[in-house]
Amino acid sequence: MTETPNPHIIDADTLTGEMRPIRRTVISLGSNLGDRFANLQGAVDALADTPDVWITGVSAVYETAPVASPDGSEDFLNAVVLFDTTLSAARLVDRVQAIEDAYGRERDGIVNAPRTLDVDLIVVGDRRSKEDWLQLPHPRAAERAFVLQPWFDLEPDAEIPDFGKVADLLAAVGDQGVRRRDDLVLSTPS
Ligand SMILES: Nc1ncnc2c1ncn2[C@@H]1O[C@H](COP(=O)(O)OP(=O)(O)OP(=O)(O)O)[C@@H](O)[C@H]1O
Ligand SMILES: Nc1nc2c(c(=O)[nH]1)N=C(CO)CN2
Repeated sequence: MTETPNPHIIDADTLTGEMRPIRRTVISLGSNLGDRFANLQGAVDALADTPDVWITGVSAVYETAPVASPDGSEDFLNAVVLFDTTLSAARLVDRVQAIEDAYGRERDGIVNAPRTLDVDLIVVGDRRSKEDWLQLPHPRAAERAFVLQPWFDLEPDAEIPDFGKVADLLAAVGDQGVRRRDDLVLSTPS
């Protein structure tokens, strides 16, 4: 059997024993602790350095009020990255957590605590999962302007499987006060 990152997790893809499909993937980046912009840029660079990941789009950066975070939390910088990948969803979870760890992410158990870097998988092709360790599409993305707005800028026709068109979801939730920071532009490594 093909090795998986965690021997207790058998990804559905792993069992096929076939060539993996290329999946269009959308991730959300967020930071509200430390050098927020440097943390987002570091995440983009780390993704670009990941074998079998090909970045196709990096959004504008948005300044966003913390949603459902502890009192006193600072504003976030948020952005969205699109990439194609042949990595399994299990490997992607491991990879994004390793990137968070590399940027000093602490896991203290407090829900939505301030964090140097948060990397969420929003959509991985048409992969669906309702496991605790992997929920796809991300169950809260459809209600978060800090995900929908930067994604809409990149892909006005995008859809979240089972939830609907990003444009319609954004119209429903409103912009929630997210503010585009045109002074902060993430670079895409070539
Ligand atoms: N779509 C997903 N993307 C990233 N992690 C996920 C996903 N679905 C489930 N997880 C699991 O969630 C855990 C990480 O949760 P984390 O504390 O980063 O959540 P959060 O980003 O604070 O909250 P939210 O999920 O509301 O954005 C990991 O254990 C990971 O396995
Ligand atoms: N504005 C904003 N609020 C949040 C964010 C985030 O990235 N941006 N992430 C959260 C948990 O992932 C909870 N709340």
